Amino acid sequence: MVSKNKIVTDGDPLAFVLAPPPNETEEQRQIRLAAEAEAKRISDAIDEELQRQAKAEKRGPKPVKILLLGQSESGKSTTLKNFQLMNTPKAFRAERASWRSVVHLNVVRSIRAILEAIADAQMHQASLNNNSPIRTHPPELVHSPSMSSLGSRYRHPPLTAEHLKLKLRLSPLIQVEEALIRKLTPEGSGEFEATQLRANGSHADRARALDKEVAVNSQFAWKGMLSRVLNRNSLDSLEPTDPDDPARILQACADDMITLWRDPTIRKMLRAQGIRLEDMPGFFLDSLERVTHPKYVPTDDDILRARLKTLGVSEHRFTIKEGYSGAVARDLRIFDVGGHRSLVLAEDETVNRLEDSVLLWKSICSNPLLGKTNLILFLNKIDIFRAKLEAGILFGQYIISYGGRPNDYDSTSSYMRRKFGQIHKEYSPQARKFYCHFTSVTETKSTSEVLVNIQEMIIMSNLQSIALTG
Ligand SMILES: Nc1nc2c(ncn2[C@@H]2O[C@H](COP(=O)(O)OP(=O)(O)OP(=O)(O)O)[C@@H](O)[C@H]2O)c(=O)[nH]1
Ligand SMILES: [Mg+2]
Repeated sequence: MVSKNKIVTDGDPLAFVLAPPPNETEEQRQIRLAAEAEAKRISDAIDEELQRQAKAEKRGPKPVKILLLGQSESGKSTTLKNFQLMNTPKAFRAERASWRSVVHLNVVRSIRAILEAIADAQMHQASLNNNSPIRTHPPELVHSPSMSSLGSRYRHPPLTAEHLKLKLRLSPLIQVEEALIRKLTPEGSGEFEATQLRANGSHADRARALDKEVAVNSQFAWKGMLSRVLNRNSLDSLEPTDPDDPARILQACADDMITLWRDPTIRKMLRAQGIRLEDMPGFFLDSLERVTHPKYVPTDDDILRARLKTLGVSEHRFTIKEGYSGAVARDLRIFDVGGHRSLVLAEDETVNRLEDSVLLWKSICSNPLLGKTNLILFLNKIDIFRAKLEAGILFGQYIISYGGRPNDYDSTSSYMRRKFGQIHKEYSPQARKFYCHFTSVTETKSTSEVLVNIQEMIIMSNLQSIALTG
């Protein structure tokens, strides 16, 4: 006997999958048909909405698309945050609470880097004290500048029992890190990624501490999720009640973290190991008291300084007012691309970042897919560049073609603008204008001036699509 529901699928796998179950009762059949009708209704409604949107887009001016391209850590997401702060400040500020966990994660990461550096120095001290085979000199000589055989890595005052006690007391922070990562990246939404060793940071422990980073998939609404959890209470009552809450443990460790970071021996030890936490993204150790306070809510500045690596591509929509009268609205679509994974932007950690930027700029300028696109170059982190010049670092030592020309900001920045401009001219498939800005996108005031200019320029020159590179 053949069941009334039996369908001949002729080997078609799709028809087979969609076929009703062979022993379906009448009641089950009714439920299935109702579900199918509902699914069709939703699908038709989506199609209708898409068609409506497509028609509306055809009628109105085309949205302006901005694609943010650049190396990982170059400041793309921070640039996007500036666009949000400028165009949708309420929405930007509504997400404040969500950034608290990111700031906490950044703090824990910095402390972990110090703890790993202590472990490294401790191992070295122990090997000297134990008279192990690697001991080649009496311990009292270790800090002598003449100890070239050991390099300068351990040339600092010895760590004391107090330092080791501090290290022990701060060890619960490792669990806090894990808890925060779980909070930010529930299964499938992100990843904890070990990137390659940096060229100048060859020590394995240090690389482990500094190069492992949490990345959040841009498709995942982590901000919404965290806001919902936090907004159940109001922003004023963020105080955690659960003793295992990461924020609570962080608060309990605050005094020890402050003592550790202020300790002169620890500072010398970090210097000797070549670790400059204050220059790294997501540095909050100078604000420990404030950011570990139970009622801490990140400021605009904190949000811009917080570091969270992007995975994948995310799209953000804004409406900007056209012309000085502001009468007509124009849609802006900004695409933020995670810099680390993208094939176009494959990075080589052994290459100097400025050199890498030049290579990336060449490939973007010559890319035929972007041939008709206007490019705006952001030479970002100019604050760090200035600080390096002021610290006496010679530009010509890294950019050989610069030679012995003056090492001041004006001369070096003009040189860079000229070089990037030449590449733009030489590699573009067809002539286009060169737009270039020196930026520090963690500074909202100067950045908003640049972005206002760009938005005006987009509207005035009626550009169809734009790529921004940081
Ligand atoms: N000092 C300084 N820090 C900056 C500047 N721009 C960005 N940063 C910091 O650098 C870190 C990296 O910035 P992001 O915007 O996350 O970099 P990204 O290009 O989105 O990186 P990926 O998501 O990995 O591709 C963040 O902690 C920022 O606060 C700047 O101009 N100056
Ligand atoms: Mg990013």
